[in-house]
Amino acid sequence: MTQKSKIVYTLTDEAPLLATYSFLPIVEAFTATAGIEIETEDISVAARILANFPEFLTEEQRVKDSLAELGKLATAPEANIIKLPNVSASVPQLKGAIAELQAHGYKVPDYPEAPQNDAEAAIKAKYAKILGSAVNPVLREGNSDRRAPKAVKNYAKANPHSMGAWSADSKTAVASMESGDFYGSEQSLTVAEATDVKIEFVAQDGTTTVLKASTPLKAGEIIDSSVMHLNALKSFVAKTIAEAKAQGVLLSVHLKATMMKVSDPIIFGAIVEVYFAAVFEKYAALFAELGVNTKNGLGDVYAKIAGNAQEAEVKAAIDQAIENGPALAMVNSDKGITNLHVPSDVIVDASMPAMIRTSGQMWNKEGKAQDTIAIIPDRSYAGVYTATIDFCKKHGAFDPTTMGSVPNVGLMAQKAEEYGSHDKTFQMSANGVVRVVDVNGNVLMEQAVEANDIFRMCQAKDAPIQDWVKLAVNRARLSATPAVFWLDENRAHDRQLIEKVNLYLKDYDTTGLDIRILNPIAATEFTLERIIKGLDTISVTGNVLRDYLTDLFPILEVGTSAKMLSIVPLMNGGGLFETGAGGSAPKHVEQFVTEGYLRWDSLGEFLALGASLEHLGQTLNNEKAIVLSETLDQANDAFLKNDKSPARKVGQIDNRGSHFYLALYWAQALAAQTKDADLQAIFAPIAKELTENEAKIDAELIGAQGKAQEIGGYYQPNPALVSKAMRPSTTLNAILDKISALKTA
Ligand SMILES: NC(=O)C1=CN([C@@H]2O[C@H](COP(=O)(O)OP(=O)(O)OC[C@H]3O[C@@H](n4cnc5c(N)ncnc54)[C@H](OP(=O)(O)O)[C@@H]3O)[C@@H](O)[C@H]2O)C=CC1
Ligand SMILES: O=C(O)CCC(=O)C(=O)O
Ligand SMILES: [Mg+2]
Repeated sequence: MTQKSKIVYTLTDEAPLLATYSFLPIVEAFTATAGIEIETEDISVAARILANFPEFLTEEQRVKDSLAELGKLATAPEANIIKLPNVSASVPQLKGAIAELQAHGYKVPDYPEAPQNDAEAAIKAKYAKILGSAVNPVLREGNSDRRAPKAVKNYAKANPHSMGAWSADSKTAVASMESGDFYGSEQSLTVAEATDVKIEFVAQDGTTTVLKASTPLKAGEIIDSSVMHLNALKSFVAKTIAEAKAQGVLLSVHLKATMMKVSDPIIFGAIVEVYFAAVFEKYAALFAELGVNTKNGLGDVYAKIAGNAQEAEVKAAIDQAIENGPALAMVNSDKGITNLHVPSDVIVDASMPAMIRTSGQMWNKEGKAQDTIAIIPDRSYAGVYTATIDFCKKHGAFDPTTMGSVPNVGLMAQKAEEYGSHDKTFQMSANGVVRVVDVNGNVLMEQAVEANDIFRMCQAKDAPIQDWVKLAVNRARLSATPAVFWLDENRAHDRQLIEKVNLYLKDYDTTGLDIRILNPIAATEFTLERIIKGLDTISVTGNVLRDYLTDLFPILEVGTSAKMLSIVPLMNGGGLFETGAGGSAPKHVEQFVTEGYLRWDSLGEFLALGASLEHLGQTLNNEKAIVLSETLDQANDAFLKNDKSPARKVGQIDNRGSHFYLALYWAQALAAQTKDADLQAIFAPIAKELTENEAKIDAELIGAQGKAQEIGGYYQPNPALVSKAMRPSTTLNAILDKISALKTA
């Protein structure tokens, strides 16, 4: 071995971070036997805030910029990164993290919502880099390959999750705009030669303002522009509110305010303003004085009005508006938190599948399930959910014991498409046109806008597109499964992509492969017709559908996207191994803190570790790593067969118990294998001891449940306290310690 065997394991937030305190010591102990060093990098919201404001901190409080380091590493061939889900913070979450850090003695600046001077504007600009999906786009220097491994699929078939029945007369539907949205205004082109473009606004009086001075483009890059017209959005929302009320169903809103951190909070705010129009009209002056910002949701009204003389009156007016309107879908009916409280509470990729799994219903304020009109304003991808809902109305709910699977190959590298558009998204201050102009003064695109409209430009580079087509062909070949490119011939951007796909497919021998291009609605229908026959279909999609479909299908097929194998083959040869395809499960933390039970399912971490070890073994010729990966695979199988995933309630196995069983099965598999005698010798006594102590360890872990936990913080919990809470079995800890002793013996 010439190069050091190293895996970087990320420390993130919420449930996955808690789980890491229990799982990482197991990973470190096992992988050390193959000479692998595990390095941790903290990319939590809290750490990212600290890394960005060293000038506000004491020498000892300063931390390095782990995200920047990892972003660099992701472009290096030796990268081997295991990435857990992290919080993509909305403004209310960011403020929460800042307040907690300040309480912990870190003098980071307050978030200046309305900067009063240059210094505050600079602080706000730094915080803007931390907001929303600030991590994933930096690390994703490759396209994604997400699927449910066979063992996971078989487990779901044998142990199906609950699935709410669907009725043909369900009133649930998706509501989208008919015009005036991004879909309706999209323009797109491919630049033949490398160039640089600026985005400028020309007002009606001719004054020109540069919105973004430089966006370098590579040869063959696709760019597009589109506009969401706010007036059209608001009339659509008003119409939909009336429809929901007339039909007696709930109203819900599904956006991606994290990834689309500039556009979607504005859209969310516009919906809040229309739903609560009476309140916003009546208290316009007061809200202006208090600086209410609807981009942060209804929650911002409550936060800003707190303690004001008119607090009770405003709250009563809000209640009245809800009484008058269609009932709102609830995020938490016990606490009275509605769908319109916080933009990051209802995120379309997870919320729509959860609804489809629950008979197409969401929770009303009594905590009962009810049909809903789900607002997804833009038409670009909403049709996928309409088609799925229509399919369920016609065929009933999907059956996890028989349904097929839908792996995904997603275009994602180098901030592809909408998910890379933050820095090219602007809300307009006046009427006029926005132009995209190249260095030679050619106007490449021009969009007419009115005040308040949202203009957006996106990019998709050619090399990632080529890589994506290659991955799709490989996946289709490896799994002998039809592959469908979900591309819409009615969208300007997709027409550019279709041309490239057809061109690059010629680079491969596709004989015997079934590769098609269908628009998203036709692709959904094609895929669902197959799925109910038990047949698999690979979805090959752009960045947004990658995100949506890798929650939709896993949630329907295996109950959660936490069980996905999620690999990002980095374009420069490294590997990024994402754990599952879901998020950081804030609800789980609440349960852990109140009752000492963590129901986070770490299967995604187990699968990612297996893939990471395999990659390391192959690229560095580390035979022991290959053995660790093969035996971990066997352990995962045993883990699923014996049903050792966390349950949901105190007294049953939780996240910590599931880690113990993984360690037990992994050690047993290592003791049983004969490929590597050293590993066999190390793990034979360990497997024996873990096996003999199973009941004792189990009892220690279950005995630790059922009481409130003190972990010293939410965004920046105390490491010693979390470690103590997450590692309550002294017997297990002692056995793990012996592995390193045996290794060095
Ligand atoms: N890759 C990434 O970094 C991602 C990050 N996020 C971020 O996560 C946060 C929360 O997002 P949200 O949309 O609420 O989605 P989540 O996936 O965090 O939560 C939705 C629900 O999914 C279930 N779930 C998700 N993961 C697991 C798991 N490993 N084990 C068991 N159940 C799981 C839980 O349901 P239940 O408790 O009912 O079982 C959970 O409440 C946001 O900040 C978001 O930006 C979101 C997606 C990906
Ligand atoms: O980065 C984020 O905010 C979410 C990412 C996500 O949902 C996904 O990759 O599936
Ligand atoms: Mg997602």
